[in-house]
Amino acid sequence: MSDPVVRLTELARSFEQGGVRIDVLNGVNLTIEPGEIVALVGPSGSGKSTMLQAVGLLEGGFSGKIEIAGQDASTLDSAERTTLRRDHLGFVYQFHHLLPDFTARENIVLPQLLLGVSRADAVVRAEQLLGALGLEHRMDHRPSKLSGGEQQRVAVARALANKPQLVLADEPTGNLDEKTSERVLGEFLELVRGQGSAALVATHNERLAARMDRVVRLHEGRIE
Ligand SMILES: Nc1ncnc2c1ncn2[C@@H]1O[C@H](COP(=O)(O)OP(=O)(O)OP(=O)(O)O)[C@@H](O)[C@H]1O
Repeated sequence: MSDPVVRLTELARSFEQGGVRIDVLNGVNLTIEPGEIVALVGPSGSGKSTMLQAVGLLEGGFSGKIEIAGQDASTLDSAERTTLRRDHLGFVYQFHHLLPDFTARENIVLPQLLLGVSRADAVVRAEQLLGALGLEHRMDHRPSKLSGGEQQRVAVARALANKPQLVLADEPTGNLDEKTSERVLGEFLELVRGQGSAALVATHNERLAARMDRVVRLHEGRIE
């Protein structure tokens, strides 16, 4: 049997704020199997982003155990964590974070080049993803020339470009109107399912959460 994509054991994180300690995560246990799409819901301030940062190996300061694709993150140095992120993870944020001076196509080609994919293959993959997202007529546009929904579609394509085992998404459609949000999320789920990636998607939106394989809820720093 293959390793879970993510296994969190008693994950905890506190912050000091004006001399007061806030325990944001208080012993989170969660396992995500390959190909499983999990919605992470909880009210504002419940720690969803903090948890995604932990799983994305983007921040230190956590206690407990974080295993990604069978590797215990605490045993890795910073270069090894970067490699693990690059090889196994894809990220989508609420705001697109695309490179402003590059076209939509180039924004999806670049992460593939970093993995050693040939330029020709990277372009084919970028165009296939953009086509699947209905952006075949926007490939040469820079992000500032795209609508919010189009920008988020490009961000989705970029996150999926390297077929990561796990996609981490923090309110990926949070800045879009409801109709666009539903559509972009549907396209995202279809592509993620189609390529067999797992995903952990933080959202406030129960309707969007219900479209995923499993919903987990953060409450008082734990998963209910
Ligand atoms: N670097 C930090 N320093 C101090 N407090 C922090 C820091 N990062 C997060 N927090 C606090 O941790 C709590 C959880 O924040 P987090 O952003 O993880 O919540 P969230 O569930 O993602 O919220 P939202 O849905 O509003 O994005 C908040 O009370 C926040 O103020």
